[in-house]
Amino acid sequence: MTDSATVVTGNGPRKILSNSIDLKPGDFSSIPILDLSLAFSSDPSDRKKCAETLFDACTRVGFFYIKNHNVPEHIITECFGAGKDFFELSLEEKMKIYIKDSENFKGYTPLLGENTDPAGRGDLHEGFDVGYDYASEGDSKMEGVNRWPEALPTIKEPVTAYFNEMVKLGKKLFQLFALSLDLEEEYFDTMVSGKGGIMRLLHYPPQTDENLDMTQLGIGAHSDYECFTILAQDDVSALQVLNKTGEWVAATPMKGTFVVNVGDSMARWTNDMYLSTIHRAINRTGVRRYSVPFFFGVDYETTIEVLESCVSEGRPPKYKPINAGDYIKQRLNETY
Ligand SMILES: N=C(N)NCCCC[C@H](N)C(=O)O
Ligand SMILES: O=C(O)CCC(=O)C(=O)O
Ligand SMILES: [Fe+2]
Repeated sequence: MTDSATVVTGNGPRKILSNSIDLKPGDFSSIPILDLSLAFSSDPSDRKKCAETLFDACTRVGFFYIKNHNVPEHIITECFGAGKDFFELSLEEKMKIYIKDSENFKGYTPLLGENTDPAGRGDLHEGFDVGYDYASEGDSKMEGVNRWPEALPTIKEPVTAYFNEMVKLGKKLFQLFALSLDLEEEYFDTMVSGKGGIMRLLHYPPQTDENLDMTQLGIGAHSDYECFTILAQDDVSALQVLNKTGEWVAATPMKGTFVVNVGDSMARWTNDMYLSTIHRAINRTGVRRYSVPFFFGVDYETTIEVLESCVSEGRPPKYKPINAGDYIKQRLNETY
């Protein structure tokens, strides 16, 4: 490997990040913690420092916790409350908004309704998918109205409040990602209105019933599709992350944090310098587990293309430019 070189662009000299000598993909046995108070600092050198920690986390692990994220606790609590209420509805009620009856992947996924299991058994979770609140059906991509359960109108408000908080936080994280990639902090701003976000309420029943196969997964090993995921989990442990030696490292719940992970769209932007790391969830605790991932990406009309700072002689571009909405939709079509 060579030392960091520079290339001159319209914005002045830039590092070619892909010549960095510090890349250690998959070399981790624990998940780092990022203190976001530095990212909210008015001092640019604090923000840069935070971005450097993010660079290490993204190139080595692909997963990190964030603390001091400024999301009010009651918004998180009320969203989990909405999830519990929703999953207590009868199957018949929930199936009225079956996700497969939606053009744009909004609504309810029953137990075993999603499939990442190579053996084809389906995943042992149920979910409820909500996106940006479009007023009407959009085009053939991911745009479309949300589908709320008629029998439980009370969940719309807390779920929407949570969605909006995630958009705020996600935009902040995008700025940190930009800084970490040696781009202007605002590089992604015009591409992230919040419309490219999907949140899911998830419920993993415990896998201790005697009629349940204990090798069954709550969610099979997979990588995420969007730019990054912000995950809120309750205090029940289930999430595991795969390192380069093939060990599953537990992402144990930690109070006051979210777990953030790089998704395949960000891997494409960064020419695989940022790792979209394989993960899975298994709930063998004996109690129900609830989690709320928020998949955040650029707006669906955006072209995702390899960033120039992530290309070098030793790392030619691995991906062709693609339309974000087409890409996400294609990946989701393969999942269901
Ligand atoms: N059933 C499984 N495991 N599906 C694959 C993971 C889901 C990825 C997620 N919906 C995303 O959009 O990234
Ligand atoms: O529930 C979790 O801990 C992880 C969920 C997840 O990986 C996903 O929905 O993509
Ligand atoms: Fe995931």
